[in-house]
Amino acid sequence: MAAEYGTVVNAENVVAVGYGDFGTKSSEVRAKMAKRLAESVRAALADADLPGTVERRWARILVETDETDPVAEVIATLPGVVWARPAVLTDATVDAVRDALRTLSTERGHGSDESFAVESRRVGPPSAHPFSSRDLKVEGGSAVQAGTDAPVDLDHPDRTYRVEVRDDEAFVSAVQMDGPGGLPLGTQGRAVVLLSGGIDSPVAAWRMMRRGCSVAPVYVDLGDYGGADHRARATEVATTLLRRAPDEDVRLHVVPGGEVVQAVVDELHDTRMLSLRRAMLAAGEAVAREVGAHSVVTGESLGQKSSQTGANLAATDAAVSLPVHRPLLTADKTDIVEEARALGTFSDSTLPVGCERVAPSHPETNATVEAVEAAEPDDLLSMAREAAADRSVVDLEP
Ligand SMILES: Nc1ncnc2c1ncn2[C@@H]1O[C@H](COP(=O)(O)OP(=O)(O)OP(=O)(O)O)[C@@H](O)[C@H]1O
Repeated sequence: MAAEYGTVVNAENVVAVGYGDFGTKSSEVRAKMAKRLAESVRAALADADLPGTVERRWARILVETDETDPVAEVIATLPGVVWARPAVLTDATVDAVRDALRTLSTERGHGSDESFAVESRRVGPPSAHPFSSRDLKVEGGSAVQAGTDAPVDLDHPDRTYRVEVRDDEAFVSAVQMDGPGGLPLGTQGRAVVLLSGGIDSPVAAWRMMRRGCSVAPVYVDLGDYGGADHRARATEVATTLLRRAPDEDVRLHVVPGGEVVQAVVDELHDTRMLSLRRAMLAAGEAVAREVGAHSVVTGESLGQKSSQTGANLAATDAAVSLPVHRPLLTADKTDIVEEARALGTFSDSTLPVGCERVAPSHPETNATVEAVEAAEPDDLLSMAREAAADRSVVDLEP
């Protein structure tokens, strides 16, 4: 069918990658971030064993490849990517754009009952091209219609074709894969993430990654209160996160926390969970200082558990001097679960381990730092720091 309409002039298969959040920064910072994103793209394609030549051009990253759809899918998982579009690169003429649109609509099986719209963007002074962006929409729309008989719907189209013209080239695409946005990974330093095998902390880790922060995941092995299943789940979610950090050295730091938990259980009651969190933060901070991280991240959210009231979070933070970031502080559980599902880290199996077994029947909900410190064994935080020094570092297989 496609041959009937002629082949696309000078067509090359590409994936065009759009990035957004750093578009407003100075040209120097923008160039640095785009370079970093291009490196991530290159590494992600190598990890996925997909071919592609990556190039930075204008405010885009272009990947020349024969496998446009799988390549775009992989790229759309990376922090900093707003969209990835499989596209044909053709001449910046109305005829070439018409040909490309007609061919794409046929190749992509556009049915006559599917409405569509053509969006267009033309960059450059009016004199640069003998047509306007509106001409591209009108002419492009009629080309799609001629091949498909499909109706135009500019408000709620089933399909959106996109044309972008710059200088003497046009990108024409029929599909867009939305990325997470944010900033390229590695542009915002490194943070330690206290990563349990639960639902929340992987989402918190991802939110930091999405804003460009490299992460060092730390799992505290709870000894008799934990278990192999719990640790395996933490390893699994860390591995899932690592796939979105293709050129980063992400390893799981496993801190042996059995003695710390036992001390908390033996010596404390109402404030147990608070002291356990404080010990975890102290261990996280110790790792952070070793791996050059600027902060410690947790998956806590305000009021989600008794240990997560505003007062209790304040008493927890007093255990460390590095900043503690809680990207989920104001998030609802239903939204966190949805995000975890999209991320691929959600597990609905509940393991009878850890916090459930340590939690007291009447937990403190309105702690003061003084009261928590007074009840806590004097050496608890130093025990946690020593445990951090004894940690093992586990390589993760993507
Ligand atoms: N075994 C662990 N190792 C490392 N960090 C942990 C561990 N258990 C809890 N944390 C950290 O403490 C935070 C609070 O844990 P808690 O179990 O109270 O809450 P949660 O909301 O169920 O979190 P999650 O779903 O991440 O387990 C977690 O989000 C995580 O950052």
